[in-house]
Amino acid sequence: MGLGYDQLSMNSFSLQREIQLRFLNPADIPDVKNLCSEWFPIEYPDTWYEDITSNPKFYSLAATYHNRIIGLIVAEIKVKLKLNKEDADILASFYPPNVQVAYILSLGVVDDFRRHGIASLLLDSLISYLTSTDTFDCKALYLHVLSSNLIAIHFYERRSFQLHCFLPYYYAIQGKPRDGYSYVLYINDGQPPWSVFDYMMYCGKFLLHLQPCALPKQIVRTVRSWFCRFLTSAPPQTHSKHTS
Ligand SMILES: CC(=O)SCCNC(=O)CCNC(=O)[C@H](O)C(C)(C)COP(=O)(O)OP(=O)(O)OC[C@H]1O[C@@H](n2cnc3c(N)ncnc32)[C@H](O)[C@@H]1OP(=O)(O)O
Repeated sequence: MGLGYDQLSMNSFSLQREIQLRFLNPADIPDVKNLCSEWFPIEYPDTWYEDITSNPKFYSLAATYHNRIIGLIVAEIKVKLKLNKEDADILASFYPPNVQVAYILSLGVVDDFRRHGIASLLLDSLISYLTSTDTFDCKALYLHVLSSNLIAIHFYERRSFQLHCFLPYYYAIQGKPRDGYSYVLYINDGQPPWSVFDYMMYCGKFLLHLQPCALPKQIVRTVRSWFCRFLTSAPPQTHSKHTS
């Protein structure tokens, strides 16, 4: 990009103080196109660029340095009902179909600016937005990544995302099938699908709550209290005295 950043020899802290965050707008399309073709092996149609820079359903945030875009994150919030088949089991099955999830479509930082916390800054802004009171109904943040993109995988794992599933032949890169992974971060008390272990734990807690050992004692106590109540509420009996 020829930003001359390498000559500035700033540390990450000083650099981050010069970074500004702002939302993308349609005037950014040419820059965003260039950056995406630099970062990703996938070609996006023009409508995609128009959508992410103008449709309010996307959270499209840019990090700028001296007014040039040096990083961006694009995410979309959707309802569980609209999840693709391969992502449908991201949340526990007890969530209703209208519960929300967020999907990271892309995250990238210009080469010279990498490893200075710029992607973390962008991701933190997205997470702060998703955990604000307005979006408390959003229970998970997920993404797809090429299985060969070890740097991105390391980045997300370091930020507590967990592997959700392996996606064989998920991408077609220059006509060749390539594997992917999906990763997820549960937010706002979101829960993954329950495992057998979770169900066992739940049953255990339920039984503990019932206190089965105390059951016979409880039954005796209840019967005794009913019996006492019955005796005290019974009408007084009239006794006739017989004198001989
Ligand atoms: C859903 C998707 O968008 S998946 C695609 C992700 N994007 C891309 O692959 C585009 C090309 N790559 C990039 O733009 C960047 O390398 C990103 C977005 C993955 C990371 O951006 P950066 O600004 O460098 O990240 P940031 O500085 O916040 O965090 C650095 C972390 O990334 C990881 N990382 C960055 N570079 C490397 C590297 N060379 N080797 C290993 N880990 C690395 C580490 O976890 C590192 O954390 P650490 O320094 O504490 O060990």
